Amino acid sequence: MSGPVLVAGVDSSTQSCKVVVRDAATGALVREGRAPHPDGTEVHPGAWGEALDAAVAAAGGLDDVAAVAVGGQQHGMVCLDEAGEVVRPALLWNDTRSAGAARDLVAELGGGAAWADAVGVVPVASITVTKLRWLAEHEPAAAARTAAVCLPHDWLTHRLAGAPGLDALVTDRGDASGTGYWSAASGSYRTDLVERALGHGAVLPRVLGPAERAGTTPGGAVLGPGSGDNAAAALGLGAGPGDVVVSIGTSGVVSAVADVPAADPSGAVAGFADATGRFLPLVCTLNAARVLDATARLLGVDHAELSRLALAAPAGADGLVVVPYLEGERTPDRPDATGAVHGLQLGTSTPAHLARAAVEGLLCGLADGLDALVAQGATVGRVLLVGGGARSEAVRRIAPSVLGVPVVVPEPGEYVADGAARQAAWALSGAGAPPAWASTAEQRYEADPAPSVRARYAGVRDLVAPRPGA
Ligand SMILES: Nc1ncnc2c1ncn2[C@@H]1O[C@H](COP(=O)(O)OP(=O)(O)O)[C@@H](O)[C@H]1O
Ligand SMILES: O=C(CO)[C@@H](O)[C@H](O)COP(=O)(O)O
Repeated sequence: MSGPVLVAGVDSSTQSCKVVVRDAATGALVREGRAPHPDGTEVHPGAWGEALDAAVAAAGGLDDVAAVAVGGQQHGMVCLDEAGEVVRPALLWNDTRSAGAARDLVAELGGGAAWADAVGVVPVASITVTKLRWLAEHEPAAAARTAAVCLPHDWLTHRLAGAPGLDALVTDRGDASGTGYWSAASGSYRTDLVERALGHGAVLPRVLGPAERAGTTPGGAVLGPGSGDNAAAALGLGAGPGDVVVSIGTSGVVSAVADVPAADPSGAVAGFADATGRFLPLVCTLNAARVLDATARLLGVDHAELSRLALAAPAGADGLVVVPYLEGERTPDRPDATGAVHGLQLGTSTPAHLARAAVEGLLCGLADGLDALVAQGATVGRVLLVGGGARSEAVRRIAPSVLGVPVVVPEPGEYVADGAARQAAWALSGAGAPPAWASTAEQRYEADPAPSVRARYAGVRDLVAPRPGA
């Protein structure tokens, strides 16, 4: 008796690799696995390959899987030589060393509006094109050896295909739109911007349509095109127009599925594409779940206790404010900033006040992102809260007051990997739309808006010390 047709989805995210195996027809979870990634903002892609192998093994292998697709952290610069070998470790989305290159590139093209017009994105250090310029300036020999440039998910898809030649590299609209040299609005590469940044041209992955097959694995499984993790999450959640997804992972992300591309000359909103043929205007911060990790470490408690402490303090933490720029910041563009604690008094020097201020600080950054998205025309119907940080009860309960809207928290899950699996099922079926998988249970959180928390944060968010040596 033959069983259900199975598909697999991969989330190769900043901190780990997750694999889900699902029933292609119903979406039912069959099995899953995960493996950690190394720390740091510079990682050899081989480490992602090893983590993928380990996560696949933990998920029971792919031998019985008919199709697989990869969602991955966006923007990372993977440089390959003529032979397809990795030239140097990849610089990740949260590596800020190319901040100066970003400023130079923006000025060279005549400012933010010119970039927003050209590719829908105003480059900051996260965006791939700035990393190419950094490479050309700081490691010219590595830049000269670079024959092809791709992204983390592209490289893993290529590896799953058995690493055929450079000409077989493929990507999708969602991830291509985060490079700074592919325009979601026109659907085409700006190879001149690659040449400007890198000093010469390079092979770039062919951009596939949302359900176009990317080939097969040596074992015969169909490969979906994959996507950036945020586009994959939107697909996994079944987000549609009016839905805003707030993700608290390593990055903090506010994004919305849209029918028209965004082009924000201020650079706050990135004009990305989604994984279904539409668009995904998106705001991203560098500091999200790790702000909770760091605060828990400071207080010597686990996440459950951090959450309990945060909920024990009053809203606004009696004026204590954490500015959470622990990694510098991307939105607003403050690559050289550090975090800060403002408003310390004897009465606010308690673990509960600090826990509350940390949760509120990270949420204030996301609330600013939501405002920016709305200013670009997004409509806010449902706000879906996902990512590792959404497992915190304090985050879930404080989010509606800081964001100023109710939030819906889907059952904790791996929505990026789920989106990739759904895409794999779509590519396998050849249908005009992704399979209609049942949505998961969700919980709704409401609270009175707390504008005073945001006002106090806005008053101090620029009062931060530079990073040493900046
Ligand atoms: N219960 C929790 N409360 C707060 N943070 C959590 C909790 N569980 C996990 N996290 C944090 O979430 C992050 C991982 O989230 P995830 O969305 O998987 O990130 P990424 O996709 O960027 O790798 C880690 O920093 C982890 O410590
Ligand atoms: O840079 C962005 C979006 O532009 C990040 O969202 C990365 O895609 C990493 O995502 P996580 O690992 O935090 O999920």
